Amino acid sequence: VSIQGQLGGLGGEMPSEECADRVTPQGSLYRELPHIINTDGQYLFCRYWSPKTKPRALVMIMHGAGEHSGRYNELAELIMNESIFVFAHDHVGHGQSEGNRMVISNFQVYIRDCLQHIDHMKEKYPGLNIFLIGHSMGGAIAILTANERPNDFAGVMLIAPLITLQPETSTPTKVFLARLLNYVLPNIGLGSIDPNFISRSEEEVKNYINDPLNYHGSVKVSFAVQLLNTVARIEEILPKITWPFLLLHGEADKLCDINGSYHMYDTAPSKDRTLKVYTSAYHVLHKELPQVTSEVFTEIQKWIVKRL
Ligand SMILES: O=C1N[C@]2(CO1)C[C@H](C(=O)N1CCC(COc3ccc(F)cc3Cl)CC1)C2
Repeated sequence: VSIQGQLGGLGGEMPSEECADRVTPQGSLYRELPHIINTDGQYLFCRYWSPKTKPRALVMIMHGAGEHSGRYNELAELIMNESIFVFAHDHVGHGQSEGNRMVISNFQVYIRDCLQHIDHMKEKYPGLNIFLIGHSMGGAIAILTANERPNDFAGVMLIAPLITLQPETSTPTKVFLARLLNYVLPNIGLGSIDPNFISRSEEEVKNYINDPLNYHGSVKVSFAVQLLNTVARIEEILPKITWPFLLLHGEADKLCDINGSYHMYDTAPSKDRTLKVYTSAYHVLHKELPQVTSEVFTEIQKWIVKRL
């Protein structure tokens, strides 16, 4: 499956010899993998969880920074078993997609690519409700994607979304310095994500560390500034959100401040909104201690089915 993004004025046809041997960062041939080609001509690896029966809705999963769509297999299969077609892709610079690791020219590229994939799926399955699920940075992508098409989505589920900055790590001085540094040394690292903040489950921390499709390098200044700009964009649009949303956040989350979820719940005028807080839980609720993760899965499953 190879969907050509609308290449402006170039007629849209990639010369066949060029894409015939295009390979993923891991060396696999894109022509043998499900993929889309974004409007910058970058190949994005896709995953599809197709129900055996005729699908009664579509769900797109948006992964977070430094990870990839394969980490959502369990959640996607659970939803697929509700006769729902689940789809995802690895964002630019992530997993099996092209692009320098965790580098983005502008955060809007992530949203643009998601809208391209959504439009393709809507063509294939017209008339079906579409839901979004986003985790962490993927939650920010989901919020901004829904904001661009306020009436297009039946609901948005956010698992520990990036909405606001951690106060201790992002003081106004540090924010100012990051922006200043971005002009002189955009590629220096600010430090990498602490794997111990991912989950209380030792096994899941090990899985995160050992997953070769994850990026474990440092967050570059240029990437951090894109995240800062995104957080500012979200702050601006919260009061305009009217679509249904489900917020799930760990009380002990050290990577994305739970106050961002409280703030969205209090500020967005949506009538259909739910916030569930998981006591003592860390960031990745879908890979937390078994009790938490099973509750989260059930919560998501129920929330979607109720809104089909
Ligand atoms: O299962 C999963 N979850 C993952 C990894 O694997 C967690 C990761 C994810 O998306 N984030 C966690 C890190 C956070 C860093 O944020 C910043 C850093 C510097 C800065 F200056 C300003 C900001 Cl906002 C962004 C959001 C996805």
